Amino acid sequence: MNAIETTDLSKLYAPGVGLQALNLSVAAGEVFGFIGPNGAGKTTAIRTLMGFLRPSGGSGRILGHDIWQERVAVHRWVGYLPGEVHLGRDHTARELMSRSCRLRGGASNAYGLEVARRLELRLDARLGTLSKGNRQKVGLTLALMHRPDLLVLDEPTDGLDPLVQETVLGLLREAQSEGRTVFLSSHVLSEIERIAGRVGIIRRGELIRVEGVQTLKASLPQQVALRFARPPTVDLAALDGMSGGVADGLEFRGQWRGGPDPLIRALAGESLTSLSLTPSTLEDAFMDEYRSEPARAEVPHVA
Ligand SMILES: Nc1ncnc2c1ncn2[C@@H]1O[C@H](COP(=O)(O)OP(=O)(O)OP(=O)(O)O)[C@@H](O)[C@H]1O
Repeated sequence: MNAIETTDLSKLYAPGVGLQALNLSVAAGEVFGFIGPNGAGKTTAIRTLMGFLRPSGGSGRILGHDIWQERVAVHRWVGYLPGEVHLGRDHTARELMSRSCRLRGGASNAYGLEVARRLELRLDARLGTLSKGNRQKVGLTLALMHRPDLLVLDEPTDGLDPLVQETVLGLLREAQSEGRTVFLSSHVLSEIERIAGRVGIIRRGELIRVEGVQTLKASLPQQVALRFARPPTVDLAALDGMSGGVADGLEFRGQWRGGPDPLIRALAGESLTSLSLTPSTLEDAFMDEYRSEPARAEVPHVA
């Protein structure tokens, strides 16, 4: 059974605005990254999957439960972090954690306390006094504390400092090593690249590409930078495999597609003093997908 399965799942706020016919399967045990620019539909997709928004069409199942008809079961079994964590101002994290354990019939709080310790969360501070980053830590602790089979996290490291971001990635890696599934959205692509096995790219409400992170990266050109002692005799920009080549005095930069062998051969007779080939990052892949993205009309928000 897949952890997440959707068939033509849509949530439209207006024609062409929202989530359109999402067909997605996320296998149990995967870390799946959901990436897209502001307004692409990531939060809409996540809130629809979690049964907080009624689908306009299609269907979805999470851990075998229908996302709308059985949303109470979905909420019970999924660790969910919303994009914006809203918590009662007068409560403390410790109180919310105890309440969550009671609602689960006296479930243990031991792992929750460990997560809170690792995130350096102040358990007894009133939530209204906490910074955005610290409220995010509370949301993460509540999502992770019961070791759910599926974690659905909307921008989990948003507002966290780099050290805490590392801790969060570590916690998510551990969840995966225990066989749990992680579905997360992020703008921080370098982060998705480090933990996700596959990514889905969403643009204007449509899932336009689903790919293994390594495959996606391998399909991209590498950045090539060369320096010569004397001007090269070969026309580097014209090489088969080179694009965007720019020569600047004794330096040359461009993008190289394919294995390095033909490039090395072409340079054999030249006075090369340095060569670097840098693999593309997911950021590059993402920019590639969006480069020709036209601006999208905004529609007024409705409740
Ligand atoms: N309640 C709403 N009423 C009308 N339109 C909405 C509503 N919520 C979102 N939208 C629109 O739906 C589209 C998708 O928005 P959504 O918030 O899902 O994108 P996102 O990818 O999560 O963006 P971000 O990265 O900025 O959080 C946007 O055009 C947005 O303006």
